[in-house]
Amino acid sequence: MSIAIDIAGVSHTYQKGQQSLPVLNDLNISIPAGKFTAVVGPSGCGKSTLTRLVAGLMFPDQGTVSLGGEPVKSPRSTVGMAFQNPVLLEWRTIIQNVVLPLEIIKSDMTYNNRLKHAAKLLELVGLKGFEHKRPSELSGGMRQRASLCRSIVHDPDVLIMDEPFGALDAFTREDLWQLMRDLRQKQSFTGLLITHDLRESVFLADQVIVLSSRPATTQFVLDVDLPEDRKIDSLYTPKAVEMLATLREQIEIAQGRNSDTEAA
Ligand SMILES: Nc1ncnc2c1ncn2[C@@H]1O[C@H](COP(=O)(O)OP(=O)(O)OP(=O)(O)O)[C@@H](O)[C@H]1O
Repeated sequence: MSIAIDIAGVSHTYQKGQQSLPVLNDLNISIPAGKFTAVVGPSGCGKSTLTRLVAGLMFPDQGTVSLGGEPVKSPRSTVGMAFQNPVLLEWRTIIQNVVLPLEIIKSDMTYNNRLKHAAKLLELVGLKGFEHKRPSELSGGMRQRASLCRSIVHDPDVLIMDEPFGALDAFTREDLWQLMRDLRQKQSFTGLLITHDLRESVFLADQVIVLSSRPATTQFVLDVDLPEDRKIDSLYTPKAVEMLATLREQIEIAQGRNSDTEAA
C-alpha cells in the first residue's frame, strides 16, 4: 500500500526573540493511502504545529514531510482542511460556501457543475433543503457538516482535521463521527485527525498515535483492530474498552512528563 503522508525525522523549534521553544522532536509517522491516523497527546505538545507542517503552511527545522512521495514545499490543492470552528462566510449561502474551493482550485469546472457537485455532497450530509440558507440560520452541527463538505468538495487526497468536532455537544459529535465514516466510504481520502477525544480516535482511525509532552515525539502507537464499518456500539465492546484504557494510560504517562495543562 502506498504511503500518502510521510513525516520523517521531523523536529521543529519556535523562536521568539532570544527564546527557543522546541515543539517536535524527531517525529516519524507514516499514513498509508486511504487510511486514517489520529494523533492525541497532552495539551500544548505540538499537535496543531504538526498539522501546519503537513498542510505546507510552515516548514520543519529538520526532517521531511511528504505527501504522495513528494516533499511538501507549499500548500497543495490536493489537501483539505477541517477545523474546530467552521469559518463559513455569512455573506454567502451554504452552497456558495461549499463551492468556494472549486472556484479557486477547479476554475475550469462550469458554474452549474460546481453547484451540482456541492448539492450532492450537501444531500449526503443531510443538508438538502438548506443550500440557500445563510450560515447563521444553521445549528453548530449543521454548520460543521457544511464545513466538512467544503473541506472535501475538491476531492482532496488528504484531509487534515484539527479537532473538527471539539466544539459540538456529545450527541452531535457522535452523529458527525458516523457521517465521517460514511463519507470515507463514498470518497476515498487519507486522514490526519488531531483530537482530545480518545473515543473519537478509536471510532474514526485505523491507527492512533500518542505523542509525548513537548517536545513531542511518538510515545505509543495503537493499531485499531475494529471492523471498518464501525457503529457507536463498537466502542462498548471489550476490545474497544481495552484500547481506550490503554490510550488513557498512555496519555497519563505523557501528561506526567511536564505537559502544559490537562488533556483528553
Ligand atoms: N507561531 C508560534 N510561535 C511561537 N510559539 C508557538 C506558535 N504556535 C504555537 N506555539 C507554541 O507551541 C506549543 C505547541 O503548540 P500547538 O498549538 O502545536 O500545540 P497543541 O498540541 O495543538 O495544543 P492544544 O492541544 O492545546 O491545541 C505551545 O506551547 C504554543 O504556545
